[in-house]
Amino acid sequence: MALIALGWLVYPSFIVVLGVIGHHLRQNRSQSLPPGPPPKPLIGNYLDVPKAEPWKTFSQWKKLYGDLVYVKVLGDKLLILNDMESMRELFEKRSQKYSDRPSFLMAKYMGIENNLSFAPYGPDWRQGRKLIHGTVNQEAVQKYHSLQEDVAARFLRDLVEYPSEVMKHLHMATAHIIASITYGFSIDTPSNVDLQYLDEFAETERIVLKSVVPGAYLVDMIPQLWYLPSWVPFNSIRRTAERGRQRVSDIVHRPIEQVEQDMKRGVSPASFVSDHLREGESDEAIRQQLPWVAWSIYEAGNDTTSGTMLVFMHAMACFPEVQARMREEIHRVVGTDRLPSFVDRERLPYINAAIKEVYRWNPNSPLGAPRKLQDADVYRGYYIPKGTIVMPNVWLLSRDQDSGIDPELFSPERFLDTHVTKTAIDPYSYAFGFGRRMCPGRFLADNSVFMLVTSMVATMRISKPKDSHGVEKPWNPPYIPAGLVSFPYPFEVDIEPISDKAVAVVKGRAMSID
Ligand code: HEM
Repeated sequence: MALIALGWLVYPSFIVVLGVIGHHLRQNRSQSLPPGPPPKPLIGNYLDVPKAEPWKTFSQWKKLYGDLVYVKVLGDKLLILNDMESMRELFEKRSQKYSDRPSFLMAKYMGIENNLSFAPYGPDWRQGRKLIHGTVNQEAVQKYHSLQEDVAARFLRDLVEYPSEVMKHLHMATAHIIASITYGFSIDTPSNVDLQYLDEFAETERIVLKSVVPGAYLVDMIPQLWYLPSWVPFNSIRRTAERGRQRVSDIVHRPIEQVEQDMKRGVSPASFVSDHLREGESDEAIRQQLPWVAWSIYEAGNDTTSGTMLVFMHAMACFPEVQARMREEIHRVVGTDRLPSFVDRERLPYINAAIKEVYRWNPNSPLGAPRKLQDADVYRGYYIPKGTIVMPNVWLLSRDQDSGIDPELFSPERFLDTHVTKTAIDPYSYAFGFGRRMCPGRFLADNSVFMLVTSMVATMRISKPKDSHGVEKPWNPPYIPAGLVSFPYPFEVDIEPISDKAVAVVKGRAMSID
């Protein structure tokens, strides 16, 4: 079996190599490709790119090869961008060419390319972005302030009551914000149906994330496998694809049907979906796309927000002195008689710097989200072939040492010109991506993060877990090591209210919503 598998691996790669040689001969171009580690026959740089934390290796390559590094991994051509200038130039100034996404056969078959995050650059994507923009642009997100404040208050109450279930509470809090905005799912008393959707979304998310990782499915590297008859032993490609397709279609369409039913019964609150359905959207194309765009919002918005909060809690437990400074500022500005609210934000410079530091310390997408070059290009004298997958090494930007403060430390001071001569690169310029495909949900996300962070620091102490003798346990939460996103897996962490007064404030505020 191994030999057969190897044969399948070698044969198409051989064709790819011949094709690449022929293509190169035909191009007769004068510019060379950007530098990079020398490729090996057939497998190219496959062995040079580590499976875990490839962004760290790419960063070391900067010293060897410079800001643009070109590698070939089996059939794929990859360009890694190691400086902000190239990211701006290619993704922003040349966005016409650099706004497509790589395509994966399995993801395409499962319908995942209908999701805006993975959609090819074109009219459908443009229409979807327009729909999302109307709901989460900088102005529009203000109408979710009270929802976010209420969710934060309930989150704190749940923490007071069941602190050991912090991971579950966090997941519910971020899911509720996004599910409520998208589908109008109830925040006050989520029904079993709503909860079931949340579980199914999470399960589908795993299918999605696997399907857009190069090499996760062999058929993406060797498309010929798709045509293997299904009776061939161990060939489950089509079955896997069909199962995924049904699952995705189900979770995309069922919540919409639910909203339609609720609307008929007159019990559907305002939401992205119900607003569009209510408007009696006449454009058939938009009606068709609505379920997919709604799913895109949920899918792109939930784990990223909760993942950012996991990074925050990890940092708080490791750097209690920063946590104390944050709390001091909140108590000085807001007082201790109420929870923080959005109106306080502009008077909280240290908190705002700490939120930037959360985005920087361990960025959610260390390699951004990859783009596919639509037409061959020349940049800095180098030739970049059509179809090259271009990845911004955001992680490297996050390690900048301009402020003079060690990048491994969690130190909001690096963003405050009252503390350093030169401030660090602002993470809002890279953590949410670039150009036309920049995260449309960034204002909503940032508001959720602000509200959850500030409420937690104001009332809860976050610390490393302790054993029954009160001694800290060895603790180093592992992060998702590769793929589109990287944040900690759910971990154990100690959460306790800072005082009886904080408990009373939390309970009082939560009761006022119930
Ligand atoms: C802290 C939380 C979040 C982070 C760190 C984050 C980060 C990102 C990044 C890095 C990208 C790729 C941009 C690029 O290709 O240059 C992206 C895309 C996207 N994000 Fe977010 N995001 C967050 C929250 C949200 C939320 C709450 C929403 C909901 C509206 C959302 C919706 C999207 C969508 C739909 C895309 C795909 C855009 C496209 O391909 O055109 N994100 N996000």
